[in-house]
Amino acid sequence: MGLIINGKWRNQWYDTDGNQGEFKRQASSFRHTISNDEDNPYKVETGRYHLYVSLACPWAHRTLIFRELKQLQDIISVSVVQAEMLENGWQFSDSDSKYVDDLYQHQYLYQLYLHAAPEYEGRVTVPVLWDKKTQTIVNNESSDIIRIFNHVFNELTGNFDDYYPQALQPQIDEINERIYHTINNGVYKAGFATTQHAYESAYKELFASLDWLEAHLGTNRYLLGNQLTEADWRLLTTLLRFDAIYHGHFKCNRNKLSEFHHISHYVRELYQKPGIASTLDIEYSKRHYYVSHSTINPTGIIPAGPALNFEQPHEREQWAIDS
Ligand SMILES: N[C@@H](CCC(=O)N[C@@H](CS)C(=O)NCC(=O)O)C(=O)O
Repeated sequence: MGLIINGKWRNQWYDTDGNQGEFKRQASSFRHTISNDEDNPYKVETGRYHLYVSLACPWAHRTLIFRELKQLQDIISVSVVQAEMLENGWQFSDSDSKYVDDLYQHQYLYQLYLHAAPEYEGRVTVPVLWDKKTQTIVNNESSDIIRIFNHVFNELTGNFDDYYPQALQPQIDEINERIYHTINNGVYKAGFATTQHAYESAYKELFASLDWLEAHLGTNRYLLGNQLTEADWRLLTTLLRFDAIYHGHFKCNRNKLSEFHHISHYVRELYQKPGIASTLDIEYSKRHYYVSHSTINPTGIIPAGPALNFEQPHEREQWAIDS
């Protein structure tokens, strides 16, 4: 884990000292879009763009889900980094062809960032949406990338499913905001806290939100009532990792997710939608968190449990009430 400073990789854990032990996530730097607008260099083309992801990362996972939902498999190619993120940050494998840089055979992801922008400074994160033509990063912010995938390639795929419909945008933005701060990033704020106070405050906010979510999903099939939106997919990637990783490793342990009846049925319903199961690799994800975060888990032992089964039947169709 580290960052690029002055064109060089520096191995450095998150600095929480200036923030009373609180973890603050760095803002993403590459925020371009893809469109056929005259002044935009990133045009809508098949085979031009490439995603770099980790299968452990809940933010990168969103982009893989949208690639499936929007049938972009032939339009956007993908490279996956190795599960372990060690002193050189995200890396590719020398021995396992599943985890190589298919475009440039870089060894480390930071080399890709320097390839895109030699002057880049900061953390080296996934996901990355890469342009093969200009050899640079179009965007490294998952919330932007899923919106690009949601509509930009519609004419090429013929898939017009819309997970960010105009009429619901204010409500989606509002619910995203709450879920991002208290759940998606909330588990990280608990896990990466370096003071008791910062940890407990993130923990309280997280479980207050999960209690709210459990009640909300008791009367709404999805976050926005009967319509499945981007807000659900953004939430799902954190929920899928909760019992196996965040409950233990990040000390988010007031309850397991499986103890929340409505939330766990909701998770199963989303997981069982076509294409979604193929985007989750829980063993790889556990290996990433438990091996990479040596300040939290110095032995690197990966817990054997818990047994998870997202394929179990769910009862979301039967009792869901229109909001
Ligand atoms: N805002 C970014 C956050 C991405 C992010 O923080 N990814 C993590 C993995 S889950 C990462 O690459 N961390 C490496 C680091 O911080 O050094 C997004 O949503 O795309």
